[in-house]
Amino acid sequence: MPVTATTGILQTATHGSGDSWTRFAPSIRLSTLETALLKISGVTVRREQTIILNDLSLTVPCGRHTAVLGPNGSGKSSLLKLLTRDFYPSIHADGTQGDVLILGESEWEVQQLRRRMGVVTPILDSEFGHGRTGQMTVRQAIASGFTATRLHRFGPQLNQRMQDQIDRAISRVNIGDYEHRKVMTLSTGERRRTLIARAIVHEPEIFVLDEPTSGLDIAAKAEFTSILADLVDQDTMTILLVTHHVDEIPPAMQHVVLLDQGRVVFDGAKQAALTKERMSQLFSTNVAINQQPNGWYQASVQ
Ligand SMILES: Nc1ncnc2c1ncn2[C@@H]1O[C@H](COP(=O)(O)OP(=O)(O)OP(=O)(O)O)[C@@H](O)[C@H]1O
Repeated sequence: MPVTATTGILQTATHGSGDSWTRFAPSIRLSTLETALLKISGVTVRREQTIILNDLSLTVPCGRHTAVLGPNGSGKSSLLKLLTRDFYPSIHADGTQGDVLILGESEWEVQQLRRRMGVVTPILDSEFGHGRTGQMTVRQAIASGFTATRLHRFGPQLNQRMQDQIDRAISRVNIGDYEHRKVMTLSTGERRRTLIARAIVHEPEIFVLDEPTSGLDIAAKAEFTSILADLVDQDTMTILLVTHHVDEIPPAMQHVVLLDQGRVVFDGAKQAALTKERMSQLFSTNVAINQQPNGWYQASVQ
């Protein structure tokens, strides 16, 4: 029986890169230019008898914004959890484990890694909506992004530069009106924008969003996707967006990975991914796809 590893140190990868990718933003840090943001090779993740990710391989180069699209239960969140070190690969029957390299490294001190990322996930959203975490003011919650902590008292001593960065993050997502309110008193849309500010305040190399518009009404969703599109346009970090909605993928996000049953079934240009045939097959229904003149896509079930 294969053993499931939930913690541990992964092997150092030995294979070469050979990746093909499209572009680097000029502002992406030079230290990361020749390194893949994420390189997963032959990774399976099991929980009890369920195979969540199935011998999955995927490379995401630095600087290539990528949307990960797939139906419910296809393994999208689990894929991100490999990146955030919430999941580790299970051991295969032959004793091998596959590799997960993040920014070229297989071994990370988790907190250190998280400081190089900004993350917006449903778990974080729920934590910031309740309990002691939700008692923080918007400004304190954003400050907690510097240390990837979830409580203000474990947060950093703020110097003037950090205060300026907080101001800049607040202004980028336009939440100045309620920066002194407790996070738990915010609406879902306001809280989600606060989480974006927290995720980008320390100007990370990687920004990961998992289903960021869930629970938002039409107006809040439109505002959110517009903020996301601006961040993609500004190109200061590599953005990984997990979603099941094609209408959330900003025009400038040109690369799409399709997941189905724990496997990558497509990894390439958005235009080739978002076709009627591929989407119908992926979602097991008859899907119509339209691309708007402004570059956004829409999907509907026929
Ligand atoms: N900790 C866990 N224990 C057992 N099964 C799990 C666990 N985490 C995920 N799974 C299962 O793995 C599969 C993939 O889950 P995952 O959340 O990654 O999918 P997803 O594509 O993000 O789904 P959704 O779009 O519905 O959020 C699902 O069948 C889920 O029930």
